[in-house]
Amino acid sequence: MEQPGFDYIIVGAGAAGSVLANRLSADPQIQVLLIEAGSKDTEPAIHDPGGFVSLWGSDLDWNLSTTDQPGLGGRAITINQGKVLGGGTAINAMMYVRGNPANFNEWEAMGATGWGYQSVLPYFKKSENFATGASEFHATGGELSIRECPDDVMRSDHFLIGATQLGYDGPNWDYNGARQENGAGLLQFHIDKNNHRDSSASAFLHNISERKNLTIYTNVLVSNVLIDDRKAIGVELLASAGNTEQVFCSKEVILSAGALHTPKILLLSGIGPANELEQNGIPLVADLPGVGKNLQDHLQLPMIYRSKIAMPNTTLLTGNALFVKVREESSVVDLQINFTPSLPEPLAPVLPDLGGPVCIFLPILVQPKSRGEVTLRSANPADKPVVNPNYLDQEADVEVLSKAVELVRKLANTPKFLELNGGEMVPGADADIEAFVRSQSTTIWHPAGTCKMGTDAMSVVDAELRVHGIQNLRVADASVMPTVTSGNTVAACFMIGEKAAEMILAAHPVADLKKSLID
Ligand SMILES: Cc1cc2nc3c(=O)[nH]c(=O)nc-3n(C[C@H](O)[C@H](O)[C@H](O)COP(=O)(O)OP(=O)(O)OC[C@H]3O[C@@H](n4cnc5c(N)ncnc54)[C@H](O)[C@@H]3O)c2cc1C
Repeated sequence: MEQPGFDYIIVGAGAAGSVLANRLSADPQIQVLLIEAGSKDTEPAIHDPGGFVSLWGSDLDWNLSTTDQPGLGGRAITINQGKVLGGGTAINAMMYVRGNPANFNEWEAMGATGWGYQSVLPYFKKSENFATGASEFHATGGELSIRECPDDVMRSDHFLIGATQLGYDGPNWDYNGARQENGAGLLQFHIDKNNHRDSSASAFLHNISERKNLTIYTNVLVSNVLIDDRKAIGVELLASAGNTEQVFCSKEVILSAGALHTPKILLLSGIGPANELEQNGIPLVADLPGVGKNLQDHLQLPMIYRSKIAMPNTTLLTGNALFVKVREESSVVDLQINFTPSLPEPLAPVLPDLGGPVCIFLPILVQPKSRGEVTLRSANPADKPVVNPNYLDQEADVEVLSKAVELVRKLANTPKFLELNGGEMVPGADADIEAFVRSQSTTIWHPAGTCKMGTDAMSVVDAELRVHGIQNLRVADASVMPTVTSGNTVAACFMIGEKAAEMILAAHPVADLKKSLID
């Protein structure tokens, strides 16, 4: 057998994969290979915080579609996913929301030992360089620049003070601070002090280009993990020219290809539900029924108001947010409402003429009860996965978004917001709310949960992110979340990368690495 050239192979240079590549290669003795299916991040629109909408549907986007969704009135919708160095962090809307402390405590209660809020907080802080300064909840000196809404036009007193008039905390409230419920504040973003997007690549990879022990392949698709006697030994590659190659490692393969592609790679490797593998003619390596299951995603539901105050277009999609729990039975924040006081410039090319100044509320269902799945289209690695999120399958999800419409209307009628409110345009006072919810909800691109951590029969990885029953194979990305966080997902993915790196390094002390080289 060919000799391993690398200690670790990381698949996918997105949020988690880039952090891992940086941390694992910090020791020059450790040889790391990072493999990314997309290209280098040289496209200027990546770095311009307003440029990303122009990248959706481009070569830098996997451009996946869901199956027809009965809960969305039969619609199939596009789920953009980054395919470039930086992954989702190169084409996303850059909002930095860690989630609710109770999300992580719930993970722990579900079997993810060591992932409770107090345990994960240091890993959020480890990456962070917070423009406003260090505190119990924030850190400076990390690689990733985090700052509050950088665009003055986007800051909306009408929204933030309006929320306080409904009894919520605000307007200067930090949802990444002590509490994430019942408050409104400015959104935080992964944007640097020079007003450039800080992607996982710009934060964690560009500044270490001199490291000789980190090799990065771009435009190379990993088709499957090579497994010998239930031990991962490397990966098989499909280069853009169509030729296949194998590359080996001595320590571990780590899959960080995101919640829609990591399960695809596992399935193509023979790890997944036995019946699905058989249907696709893939030899079974490990019967893990949970691979690709438990898919969760957040839905957004735009509500548009006519605005009495003409303002310039905003540079980002949104700048303010309110976090609440609207369903009595929910155990944690189930609704985020973003707000922009004028038309976002990045969306101007794709929106119809709205006939004058508008402001936009964006309710987001952040604790969906509906569960879907990712399955294989075929055994061909070049085929896109079949993505069925089963959106709004559960009535509870329709209830949250219906209550969101009521809450937005209350907020729009607070004394402060009435200064701006020129009348509800969408959905409009006479609308059938359930029909509105089902016909207008769309993804906010936060798929998660498809290789969940835990100990039950449907879990795929243990609390150390090791794939059950296979040695030297871990998953570290949005797939491992047992339940999706109550807010935009990228911050938790950076955290997962940080915690995974520490666990991996602890499992393979460098003295061991030296020994294995001598042996
Ligand atoms: C349009 C959009 C807007 C978003 N807005 C926000 C936001 O404002 N705030 C927020 O918190 N979150 C946002 N998100 C979500 C956030 O970006 C993701 O949750 C996060 O990037 C997921 O991180 P990850 O590490 O799981 O995977 P990703 O960042 O998706 O990275 C996975 C990487 O693996 C690569 N890959 C996949 N398959 C293979 C393969 N077979 N071989 C080699 N490489 C492979 C991909 O090309 C990709 O680079 C948005 C996402 C999108 C797409």
